Amino acid sequence: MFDAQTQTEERPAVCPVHAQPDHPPIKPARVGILVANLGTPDATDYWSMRRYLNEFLSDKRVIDYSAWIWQPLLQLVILSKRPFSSGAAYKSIWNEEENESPLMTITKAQTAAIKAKMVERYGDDVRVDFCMRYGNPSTKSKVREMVEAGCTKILFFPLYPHYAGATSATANDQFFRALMEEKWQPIARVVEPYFDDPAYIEALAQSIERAYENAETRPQKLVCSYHGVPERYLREGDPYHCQCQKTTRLLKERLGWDDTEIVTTFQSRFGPEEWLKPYTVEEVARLAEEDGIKNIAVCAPAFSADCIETLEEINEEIKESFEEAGGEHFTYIPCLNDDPAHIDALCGTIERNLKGWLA
Ligand SMILES: C=CC1=C(C)c2cc3[nH]c(cc4nc(cc5[nH]c(cc1n2)c(C)c5CCC(=O)O)C(CCC(=O)O)=C4C)c(C)c3C=C
Ligand SMILES: [Fe+2]
Ligand SMILES: [Fe+2]
Repeated sequence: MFDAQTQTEERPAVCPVHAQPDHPPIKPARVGILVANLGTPDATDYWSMRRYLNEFLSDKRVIDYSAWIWQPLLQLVILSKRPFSSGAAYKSIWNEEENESPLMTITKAQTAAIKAKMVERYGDDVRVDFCMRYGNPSTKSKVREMVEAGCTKILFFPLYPHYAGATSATANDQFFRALMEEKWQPIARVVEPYFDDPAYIEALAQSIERAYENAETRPQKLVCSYHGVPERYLREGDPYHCQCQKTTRLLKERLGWDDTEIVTTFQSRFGPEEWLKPYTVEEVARLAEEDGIKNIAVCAPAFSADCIETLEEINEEIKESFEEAGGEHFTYIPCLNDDPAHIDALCGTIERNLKGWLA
């Protein structure tokens, strides 16, 4: 018979080895919620940038060329120059107070907000933390910590609204690699993409409505700029492009707009291949030059947190492209970051994926 008072005396009946002094301690079973983002350099100097870019750009899910061709080009050409230019770009947006990149600061804030809600609901039965696919804190170190803390189940949540091999899949790969090293492997689930979740669309729509209310004059066009991938990835079966198009359509429907008010574009082209089009940097210039549009707003629905690609590329490079082509008013609408409506949407997605794991 089980009796809390005599719990330790009762255990040997189930497992006699328990009573022995070298038996590993048995911790109360908990559920881990591990959110994951892309990763970011530890600092902006050449070697920190090179380490980060090397890990990122050596990932076959990101760049799928044969290593025989790609590695010499990467090590000898790209990594001799890009750490300087990318380092300068990161420097222009660096969070000097915390000495970290904005992506790190925002991921920490999102995790803290998710944790507060989950702990309020489930108490000590859950543990919430974050990890990065590249750099620190590594996925492996966070899986280890969760197992050490007694997590016998882990829900892994790549913080990308849209599935892409280059983002969600590689984050999941890294999670499964980390599980390979655990003697007592936790039961694992991965969260599905949430590009069409009504709560995510609602949070996006509200952020756009707020920006439009605060704009001096109403923007004539909303540019939804998604991170690009090579066009070939779409032909090879990656659904990223279609999921991005659907987010824009749902957003347009929620806002009650017509096709003339909103456009989907893709940014951050890298290398000589064709990437998903239209390219944001060219489309904003075309809107100004050919369509005579003077006032645009740009949002970035594929990014759950502001980062180099939004704060520097959109709000500096793409803005410049628009203004040089004759554009006058450029409004950047920040990512959802730790906006309460976003945190609610993320927690809703977590709850759906936790079904059956917590009472
Ligand atoms: C070279 C190929 C790249 C592919 C394919 C790619 C896909 C992709 N990336 C994101 C999200 C982010 N990317 C970020 C930075 C970044 N991306 C690439 C290259 C590819 N991305 C590079 C080289 C960099 C580093 C910056 C630079 O040197 O230009 C970031 C920001 C990280 C930060 O620290 O701020 C995010 C986020 C998505 C969503 C995606 C495909 C769907
Ligand atoms: Fe990227
Ligand atoms: Fe498509």
